[in-house]
Amino acid sequence: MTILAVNAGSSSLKFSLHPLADGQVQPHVLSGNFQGLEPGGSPQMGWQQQSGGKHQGALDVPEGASSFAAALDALRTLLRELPDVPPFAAVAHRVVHGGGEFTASVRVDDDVLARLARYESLAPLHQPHNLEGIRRFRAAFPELPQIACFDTAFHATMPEVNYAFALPPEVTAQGVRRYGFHGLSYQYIMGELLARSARGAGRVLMAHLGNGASLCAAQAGQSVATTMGFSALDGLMMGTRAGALDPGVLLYLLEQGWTHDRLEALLYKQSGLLGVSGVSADMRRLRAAAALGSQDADRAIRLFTQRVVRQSGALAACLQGLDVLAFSGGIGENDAQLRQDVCEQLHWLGLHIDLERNRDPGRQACAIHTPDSRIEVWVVPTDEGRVAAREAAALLRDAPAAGG
Ligand SMILES: Nc1ncnc2c1ncn2[C@@H]1O[C@H](COP(=O)(O)OP(=O)(O)O)[C@@H](O)[C@H]1O
Ligand SMILES: CC(=O)OP(=O)(O)O
Ligand SMILES: [Mg+2]
Repeated sequence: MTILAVNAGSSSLKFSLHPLADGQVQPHVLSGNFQGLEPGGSPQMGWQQQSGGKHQGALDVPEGASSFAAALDALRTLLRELPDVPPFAAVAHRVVHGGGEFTASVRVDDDVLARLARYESLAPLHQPHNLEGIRRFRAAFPELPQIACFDTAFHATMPEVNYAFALPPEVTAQGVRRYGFHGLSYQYIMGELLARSARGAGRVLMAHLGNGASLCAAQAGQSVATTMGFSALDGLMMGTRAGALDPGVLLYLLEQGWTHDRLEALLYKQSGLLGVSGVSADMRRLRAAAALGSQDADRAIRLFTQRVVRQSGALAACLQGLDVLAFSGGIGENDAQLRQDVCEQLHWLGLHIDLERNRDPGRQACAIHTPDSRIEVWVVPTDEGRVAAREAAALLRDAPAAGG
């Protein structure tokens, strides 16, 4: 049997197929990625079987269909047509927002779906895609358990001082608090660090830098603080999101007559690397443009870097010091210059990296600090799908007869 993990991000749909051996989740045998699914993007489809080569190509989007709907349909066709795909035991879905009520993975039924839909406006780039994925898979495979695994769940251990906003109780009572995201990624990175580093159980700062970006401070393997908040807008600068912003800016724009929809588009889709550069939300394109002399691309990259540095200082203070710093996500895993610039600006913490190792850390979790560095620095390729599959396998083991 296998578990299919589905991860609908803000610009991509990733999937991976994980065999189960004695109830334990194995590394994936098939994985793939649909990219460029954001409005105006150029949709691509890529997949590979562990046993075979890579397949890549443009994704056909039928007239009137959304890129996400086309990607889900293409995935269903691929799974039906590929030879040697073992049967599925469950589909594990990444769902970014579980609010205060879902602090652990859960089998999805109509009631769960209805409750999760209430969080759509708190994560409009993600939650609607996540739930759409679940609905389509339920329709295509009604006999399979569909399991929701939450980005917010890993942060359920945060103490109140780090999750509460300084707001009156009547607002807090509505569930207005920091939840935090990228939890499946942090759970994976944490597992890797605990397995590989003697200091993994100490004070750990994890940087998930992808299209969405956040930091998580952990101690004894548990989340203590994070930069994302009530929604996936807070904290670091991102591909199209501004990150932390003085709320006075919103009051000012409201006074100027901006509507809710215009503000939402500004905050989620038109800011961040894209908004500042006017060039692209994609760090690879910005690097290329900056190398050709684009001041705007260079400014966006410098702002992004500075936010990571500044918030790292804040989270290191929450932890009262640091034992391990780990980089992950599309930018954190692949952009050596970003890692170098962040580490140079954090040198005062007693942190030094080996520039050669940093240039080529390989495809496994890899330490890149020098022997005299007081803080370990790691690059950890994340695997949200593996974590989701593990969560689903654990649920199947614990409650095999529950309704799906
Ligand atoms: N070699 C690279 N150098 C710099 N940035 C990269 C590289 N490869 C990927 N990225 C960046 O990673 C980001 C996407 O991260 P990813 O974690 O895959 O996104 P998502 O949030 O959609 O899952 C993009 O900004 C992309 O440009
Ligand atoms: C929560 C979030 O921002 O996710 P992603 O990085 O997939 O956009
Ligand atoms: Mg992501």
